[in-house]
Amino acid sequence: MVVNKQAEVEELYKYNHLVGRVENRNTIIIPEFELECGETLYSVPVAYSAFGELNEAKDNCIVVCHAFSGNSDVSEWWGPLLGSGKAFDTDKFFVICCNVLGAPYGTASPLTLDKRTGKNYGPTFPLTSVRDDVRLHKRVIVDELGVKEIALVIGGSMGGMQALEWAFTYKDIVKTFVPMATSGRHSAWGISWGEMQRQAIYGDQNYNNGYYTMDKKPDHGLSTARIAGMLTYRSFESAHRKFGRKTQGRHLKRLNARETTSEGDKETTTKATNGTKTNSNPNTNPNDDRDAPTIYSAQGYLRYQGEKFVDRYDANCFLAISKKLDTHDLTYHHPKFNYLDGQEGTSDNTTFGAEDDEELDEEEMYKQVLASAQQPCMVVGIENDGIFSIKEQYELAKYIPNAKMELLSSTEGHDGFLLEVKQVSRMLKRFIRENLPKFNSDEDSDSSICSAESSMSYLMYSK
Ligand SMILES: CC(=O)SCCNC(=O)CCNC(=O)[C@H](O)C(C)(C)COP(=O)(O)OP(=O)(O)OC[C@H]1O[C@@H](n2cnc3c(N)ncnc32)[C@H](O)[C@@H]1OP(=O)(O)O
Ligand SMILES: N[C@@H](CCO)C(=O)O
Repeated sequence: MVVNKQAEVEELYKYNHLVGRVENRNTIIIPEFELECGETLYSVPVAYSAFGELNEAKDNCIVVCHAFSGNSDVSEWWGPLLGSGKAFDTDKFFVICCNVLGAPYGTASPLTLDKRTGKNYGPTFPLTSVRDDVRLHKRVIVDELGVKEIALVIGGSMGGMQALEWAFTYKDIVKTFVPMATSGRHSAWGISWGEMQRQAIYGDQNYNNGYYTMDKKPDHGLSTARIAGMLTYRSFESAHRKFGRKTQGRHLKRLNARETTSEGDKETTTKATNGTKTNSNPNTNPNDDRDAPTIYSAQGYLRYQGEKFVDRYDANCFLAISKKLDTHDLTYHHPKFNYLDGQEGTSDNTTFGAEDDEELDEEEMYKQVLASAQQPCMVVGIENDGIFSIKEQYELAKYIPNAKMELLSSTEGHDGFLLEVKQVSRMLKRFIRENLPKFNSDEDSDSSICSAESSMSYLMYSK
């Protein structure tokens, strides 16, 4: 059992200006952890947030996995799903979420102290995979906190990648799983958008190969990266509905109030009326509309989202998470890759249907891997998801033997899994009631869920 000293935790966080943003957080330090890339991390903090109580059998655990820029505090971003009588019913379940490697919210990342150098890792933080996160989180949840069975593992986007990795790596421990708006292997399209976002950071004049200082960060690059991300997280329809061809006005007052300027040759930090924070002297280029008095609302929104993100994220952390997504590929669970050799994981006797010497293409291996998880699964897809295509969701549901497909109806696009909480709640309650009967109580009757569903518009596909 790992025993943390508060002073050691604080020491590891001493260069992390963002970790304090997550209040509801605990930390366990794992002394040593070998990554898939071959590097070993020492004194690895893992931040987690837990709700509800672990029962005597230690089998009432729900693992919730967060998305790209999320943190372990589920109540911050899936609050309506969490609590007494909610989908993640804390009267029945012990709900836990761990922060991923590379994120700035408490688990080891570029902002963590590297004890070998006495500085934070910065750009030297090694490449981590989704699989690394799951193996590390298993150390915390199962080995340290004593959970014996995971009743449900769920997540959207990168959280969905983790949910899949959990289900395929720990088949004996994970009883059911719900991947949402995600993929079993990060697509060429996803990798491409990630590359675009990374290039925005690399191109920032303050980036300095990742060795930037906190008073001169690549904010513009990070903001641009987030703006590009937002375009994949939302949709044509939602932009049209919310902004249309409106010009900025509604937010003028608030943005003006945040404006700070200094004069003369000094560097200026301006949150201008159009929602743009610049780190340069006022521009004189007539083609540069950053300080223009009137811009379109859609522009203002994106600029604001970029600024908001810069306040709560770090560029090296962004790069670490972005590269992590690219590594995701369940195909590597195929025995042909001997992936689990020497690593933690549940070896199983799954028949993969191919002779050892048989030549298999990647598609076939991927399908065979998907076919190897027998646990009940609900794949949740969003039709107009701009980053994780609906086709990928149907593919997961088709080849995972005990999976059903649910469509989340949202005009928002990918972020629908975070925004459409009522629908998500209904789907989850039903899935839990049908697949985890030992946790049912009288209140979970068909009629209570069905009446709540009567106004719901989602389709269901099952094999
Ligand atoms: C520790 C932390 O802080 S982590 C924060 C939690 N985040 C996570 O866990 C990651 C997952 N969450 C997310 O990605 C997001 O929070 C989401 C998807 C759930 C919701 O996104 P939001 O940005 O809150 O919602 P939305 O897209 O509606 O944008 C609303 C904001 O844009 C502003 N806005 C709307 N239109 C405009 C416009 N035309 N011009 C400028 N600003 C605008 C709104 O005033 C609002 O501002 P606020 O965030 O200061 O209240
Ligand atoms: N809005 C989500 C999108 C990624 O799924 C996030 O920032 O984490």
